[in-house]
Amino acid sequence: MLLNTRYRVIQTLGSGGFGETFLAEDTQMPSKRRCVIKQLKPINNNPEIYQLVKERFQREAAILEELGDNSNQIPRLYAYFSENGQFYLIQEYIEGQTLNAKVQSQGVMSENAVRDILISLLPVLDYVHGRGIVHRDIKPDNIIIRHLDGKPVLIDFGAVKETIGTVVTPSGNSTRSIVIGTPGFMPSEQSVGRPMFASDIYSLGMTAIFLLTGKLPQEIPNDPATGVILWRQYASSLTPGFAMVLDKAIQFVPQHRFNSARDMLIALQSQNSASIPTVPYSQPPNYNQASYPPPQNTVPISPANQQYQQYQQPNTPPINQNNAPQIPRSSNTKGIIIGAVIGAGLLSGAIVLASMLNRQGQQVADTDPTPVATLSEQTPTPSPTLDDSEPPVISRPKNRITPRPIRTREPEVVPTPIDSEFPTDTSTPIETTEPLPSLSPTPTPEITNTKAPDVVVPTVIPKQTPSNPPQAQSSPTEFVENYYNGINNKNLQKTWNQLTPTLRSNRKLHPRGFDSYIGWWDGQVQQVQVDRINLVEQNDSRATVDAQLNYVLRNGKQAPASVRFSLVWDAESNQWLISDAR
Ligand SMILES: Nc1ncnc2c1ncn2[C@@H]1O[C@H](COP(=O)(O)OP(=O)(O)OP(=O)(O)O)[C@@H](O)[C@H]1O
Repeated sequence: MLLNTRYRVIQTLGSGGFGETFLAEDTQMPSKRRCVIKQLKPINNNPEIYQLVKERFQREAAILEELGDNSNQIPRLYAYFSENGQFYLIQEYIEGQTLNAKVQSQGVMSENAVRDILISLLPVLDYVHGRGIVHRDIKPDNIIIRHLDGKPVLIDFGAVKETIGTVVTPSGNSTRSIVIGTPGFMPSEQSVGRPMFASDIYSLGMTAIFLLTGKLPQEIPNDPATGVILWRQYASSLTPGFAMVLDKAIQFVPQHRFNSARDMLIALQSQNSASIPTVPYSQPPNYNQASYPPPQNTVPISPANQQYQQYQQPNTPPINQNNAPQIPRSSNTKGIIIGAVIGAGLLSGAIVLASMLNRQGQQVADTDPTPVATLSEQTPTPSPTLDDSEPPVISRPKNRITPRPIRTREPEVVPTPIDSEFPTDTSTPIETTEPLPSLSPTPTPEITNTKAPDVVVPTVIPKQTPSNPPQAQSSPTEFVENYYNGINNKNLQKTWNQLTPTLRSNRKLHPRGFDSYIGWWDGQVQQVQVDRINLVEQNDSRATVDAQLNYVLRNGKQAPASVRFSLVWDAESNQWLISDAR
């Protein structure tokens, strides 16, 4: 069979909930090089959303292409297309053995071997996160040790599958009906639809534990009192420092894990070499270092280059040359224009944040009150979308670990992950203001900010409203204020819809669309204080508003920012929409 009149299927590699994976040869290449065909079937056959899925598929493919081009530990994307209602990715074939297959055939691995794998993979993960992308399905089946050079290669990024799982809610909104990830390897915040960078750290930690112990997560007991995963009993001869690194990676509360893949790498190397100074886990951020972009902002630099430079920063323990981070395949993309681009993404609050986030992008101050709970039984934020009856994955792996995604009971009616009914992150209580009446031209009275240290109290605002606002239109300043009320209330579907369609589909700002948006506003930002709003100009169709903001990040940092909003009046919905913010 020739697919796309070009790819000849040699054999089936696997088949799962999303379709099948084939080994194939490219008949149009002189070498007839081998490749992998990933065939993905939309889980919903609704023709109305086919086009939508197709567009998202294209966006995801573009990201995969970029990732594969910039790291040689991620398969290259050779092509993508859709045919007969199905979607195809043609990827580089990585000749090698998955970590799961390796453990099955050779038994558990030594500490040194596992450490080497982690040290080789963490820069890749750091790079991926630096692009604002969460892998979502790190596990022994999705890491191939390449025969060619013995390096671990990360396969099977989850976002494409999630895209394929797009469905439409009764209200007509598109949403995702599935949680991507593998039970046991996936932390609880991800299983309730909130994957974050730290979720990948957890999955990598559980993967390492599997390699050391041969135990699947479901086979490892938890301490009923503390929820701590009692894995050490199965790997008793480990170096204490190494075990501590893994313990930190698999903390129940995401903010208690490493702040970044890079921090985990540093910790590993620190305990690995006496010549490298120990780096405390809660290392204060160095704002001069380049940082992860907020998840919704794709920074169009060669991130691997950037990453490489980050590792060369002073104040950072040197990286063992043998374990130097992955140098990108294409080293010709240099332009590091973080300020400009992230500035353009300010709508998502990114400006100052690029420097503020640093590597602590996901850390909340260690005052997190969430009790540690067992992974599988005491998840404090039960998901309305999860199928409780889904059996826990597997007892013991045979050839591979079952990677089935969790499906919802009713794919057509699941809420979007940001619906108010969705559980709020209990670790980061957010106080909110009452939304102001959106059509009132009356200036909002000033309210004293009673902010105490470390306590977020939303500030309410001395505002300047226009002296003669058009009667038919709401006040642009109130619109902006309400926009941030929506953000603070985590009413993110609503605020997302307050962006113009053009802005929403701006890939530089929101590489993964709404996902990127909530990744930032929910994943990174705890609260936005609006200190001042000024109307710069206004006519019937457009308005310009300046806002002085203060971002309170989940990592405990604060970042002031001045943002200029361009608004356009949308007569159809009778409201302002944000067309730009910088
Ligand atoms: N780029 C690749 N190079 C070599 N082998 C690959 C590559 N991608 C996937 N495989 C292998 O193909 C098999 C099927 O993997 P894959 O994860 O793509 O699909 P699956 O697990 O069957 O389904 P699902 O996508 O639902 O998880 C696995 O053994 C995997 O290691």
